Amino acid sequence: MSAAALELRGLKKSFGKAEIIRGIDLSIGKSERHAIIGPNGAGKSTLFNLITARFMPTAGTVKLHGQDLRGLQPYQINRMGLSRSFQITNIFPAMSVFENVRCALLWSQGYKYSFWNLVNNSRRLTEGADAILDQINLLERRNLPAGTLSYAEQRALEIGITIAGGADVIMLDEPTAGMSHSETDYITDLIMKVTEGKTLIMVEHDMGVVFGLADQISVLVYGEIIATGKPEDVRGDPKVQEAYLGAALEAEH
Ligand SMILES: Nc1ncnc2c1ncn2[C@@H]1O[C@H](COP(=O)(O)OP(=O)(O)OP(=O)(O)O)[C@@H](O)[C@H]1O
Repeated sequence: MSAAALELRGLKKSFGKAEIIRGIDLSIGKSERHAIIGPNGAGKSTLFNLITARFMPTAGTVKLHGQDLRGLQPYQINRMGLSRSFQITNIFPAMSVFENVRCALLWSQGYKYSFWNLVNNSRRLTEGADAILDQINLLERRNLPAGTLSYAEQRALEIGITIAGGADVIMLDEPTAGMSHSETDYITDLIMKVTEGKTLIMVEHDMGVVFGLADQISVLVYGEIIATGKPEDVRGDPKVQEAYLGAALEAEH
């Protein structure tokens, strides 16, 4: 049997005396779209930071394609095929849209920013960046400073930056936060398109997005996963209704 894309075993994280992640076991299959939902402060971002080695676990293991990530740096994990976005828009606003993506491509290949001039004319990089811009519907905006894009377009660019290195495990932290309904629909379609055939792990508060995109959902409450399963099973789970979903679905109306 082939290894899961991502496997967490006995994962814990404490800050001082506060135990924030309290023993998580989770397998995420290849090409699965997996949403992590739960109330504010449940530990979702902390879990993302543990998976990507921004935080050291207090206990437990994280495996990517069967390989233990212990002791690796975030950039090493990135080059093993895991790429994440952040809650806050994370682009270079003064650089052009195209340069933002090209920069991400360069970085993923291990070049330093100061080497730009050497590879300035690289057709391969230009074509690669344009192919990503095409995927995220920003080809027509390629020469504009990224900071002049609309908020939704900036988040789309950020998704482009996240996928630029060709990672097969994509982690998105609240990709539709702060968006209108139409922007949310736009970004949801985009995520669906760019994660085709890849593993997606997403933290998201918008239940429309979660139920529209996810093959599997895990519900995190006070640092523990209280349910994992198909959307219809999670939706009907009384434990989940009580701890989170009842309130979250009500908030949408
Ligand atoms: N570096 C840190 N040091 C101390 N406590 C932290 C740190 N990072 C997070 N916490 C605490 O861990 C808890 C979980 O925070 P986290 O941001 O992971 O929750 P979340 O589920 O992502 O919340 P939200 O949905 O609001 O983004 C919070 O009580 C937070 O204060």
